[in-house]
Amino acid sequence: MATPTGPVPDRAEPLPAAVAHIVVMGVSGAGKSTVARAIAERTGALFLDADDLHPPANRRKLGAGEPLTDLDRGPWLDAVRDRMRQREREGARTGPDPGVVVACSALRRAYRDVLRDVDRPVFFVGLGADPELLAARLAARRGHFASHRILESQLATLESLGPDEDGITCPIALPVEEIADRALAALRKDRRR
Ligand SMILES: Nc1ncnc2c1ncn2[C@@H]1O[C@H](COP(=O)(O)OP(=O)(O)O)[C@@H](O)[C@H]1O
Ligand SMILES: O=C(O)[C@H](O)[C@@H](O)[C@H](O)[C@H](O)COP(=O)(O)O
Repeated sequence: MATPTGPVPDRAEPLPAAVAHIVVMGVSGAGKSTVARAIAERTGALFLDADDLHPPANRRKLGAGEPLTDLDRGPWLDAVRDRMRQREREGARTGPDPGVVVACSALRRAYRDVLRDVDRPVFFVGLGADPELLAARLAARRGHFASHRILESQLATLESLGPDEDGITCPIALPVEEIADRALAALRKDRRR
């Protein structure tokens, strides 16, 4: 579930008021949750792991290594978008807030269109696809409900960020803090344009 990242640390790097949401996207094992959490800690934004909003049927499928269909994904993506909208409403009541940093695979452009249907700009941080590194990370990952067997279908489904989509794509071999640095620098540049 969405978890406030706690008091804004001294080194917080608040985002411009007009920027609210960041979605860290990519295939299973790319580092979405790890990178999104790091960005949220640095900006004081709310961290939301889209994996926490899957209904039990989706979790069962992913656990069995069965890829989700568009029908499975529809209500889940709506729930993620609704959580972003809820945050906007909360922000309107309590004053400016730094939005949400979401970890969500958002593999296809059509899925990203659902997440863009909110009141604030959405900046995507794409994590690149490096099949060998991904397989190694998933083999080492413990305690996650999704099976490593979904990787192949995820790679086949992935539509990388288009040039007309707001965002940046980073290589996943970089250290987490370096990816966060690049993402935040690109976001600030983007908002100044
Ligand atoms: N940039 C990185 N460098 C090294 N290891 C990473 C990096 N990003 C993530 N990891 C590790 O890879 C695994 C998968 O990361 P995770 O955040 O769960 O990916 P995702 O949310 O995309 O499925 C975890 O064990 C995590 O600690
Ligand atoms: O952290 C992970 O391993 C992934 O995020 C994984 O849980 C899965 O990819 C999606 O949540 C399912 O949705 P998609 O099939 O649309 O990626």
